[in-house]
Amino acid sequence: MNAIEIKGLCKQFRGKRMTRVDALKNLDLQVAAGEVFGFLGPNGAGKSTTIKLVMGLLRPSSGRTSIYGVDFAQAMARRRVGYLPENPAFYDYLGAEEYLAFVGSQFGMDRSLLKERSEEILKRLELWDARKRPMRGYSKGMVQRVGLAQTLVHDPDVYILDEPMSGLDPIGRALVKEIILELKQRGRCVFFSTHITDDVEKVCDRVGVIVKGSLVALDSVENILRSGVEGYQVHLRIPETESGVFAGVEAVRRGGSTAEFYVPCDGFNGFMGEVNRAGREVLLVETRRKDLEDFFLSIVNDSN
Ligand SMILES: Nc1ncnc2c1ncn2[C@@H]1O[C@H](COP(=O)(O)OP(=O)(O)OP(=O)(O)O)[C@@H](O)[C@H]1O
Repeated sequence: MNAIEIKGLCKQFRGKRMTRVDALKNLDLQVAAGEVFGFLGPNGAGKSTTIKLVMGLLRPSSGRTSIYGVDFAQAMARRRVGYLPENPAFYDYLGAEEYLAFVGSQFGMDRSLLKERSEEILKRLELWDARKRPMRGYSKGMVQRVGLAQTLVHDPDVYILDEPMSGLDPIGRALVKEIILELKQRGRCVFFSTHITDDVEKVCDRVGVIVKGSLVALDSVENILRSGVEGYQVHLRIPETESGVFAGVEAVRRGGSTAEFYVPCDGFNGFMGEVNRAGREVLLVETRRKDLEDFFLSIVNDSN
């Protein structure tokens, strides 16, 4: 059974002078348990609208969402979800510890378990020393980390995170990615939005690209990276006296007895065959590929 199932989700807003804004057009999406799904899109693509619709914070024009087969409108489904909004804002006169106690009590957690989980999470997110200080004195990154902490406290099965790395420094970003991967290992489902491809490449199993309210690409990160292979950088040891041309490919760089070749995909087998026949030593073969950023940019450009 899918952890998240979105069917035919649409949202229209009324814009200026009663114009219609199609913020989300007929989204169908399934995310499995143990899967990390990256929802990638440029500014204004419809990521936050989707997440707010899924969370029931906006009423869809049509369509529905279920969590482990239970319609999201039912409290039982919502209890299984941890949600991080795009710009989290809390009761800022509370400290992080008190706030987690409040969140845990809303989920009916046992007090001793809540205390234990809260300590573990605050330490993990490096908020322990600040736990009793009012959050109004927290930095942007600290508030973001409290946002993540409050999704973790009741140990839900599904995490819906709107730009979880936003406002964090590189250490904070790395920590969030580590936590997401741990959740995956524990069989949890994580759905998060971002416009930063690097975040997706490092942690996601699958990625969906949304542009102008439509899902325009959906694939595994592995497939995207594999399909982006453009050629190979081959390093060979060859005598300095040898011209070093194999299958018509000339060295792009030479230094002493080593030479580097750029070999396009379709010429690779022929090139390696000649290298082999000439008895030259292969020092290194590196794959040259488009990265996720190139993939994302080309999709967004095509969709525009
Ligand atoms: N309450 C609203 N009323 C009218 N239009 C809205 C409303 N909320 C969002 N929109 C429009 O819906 C579209 C999608 O917005 P959304 O906030 O979902 O984008 P996003 O992908 O989350 O962008 P960002 O990365 O900038 O946060 C935009 O054109 C936006 O202007």
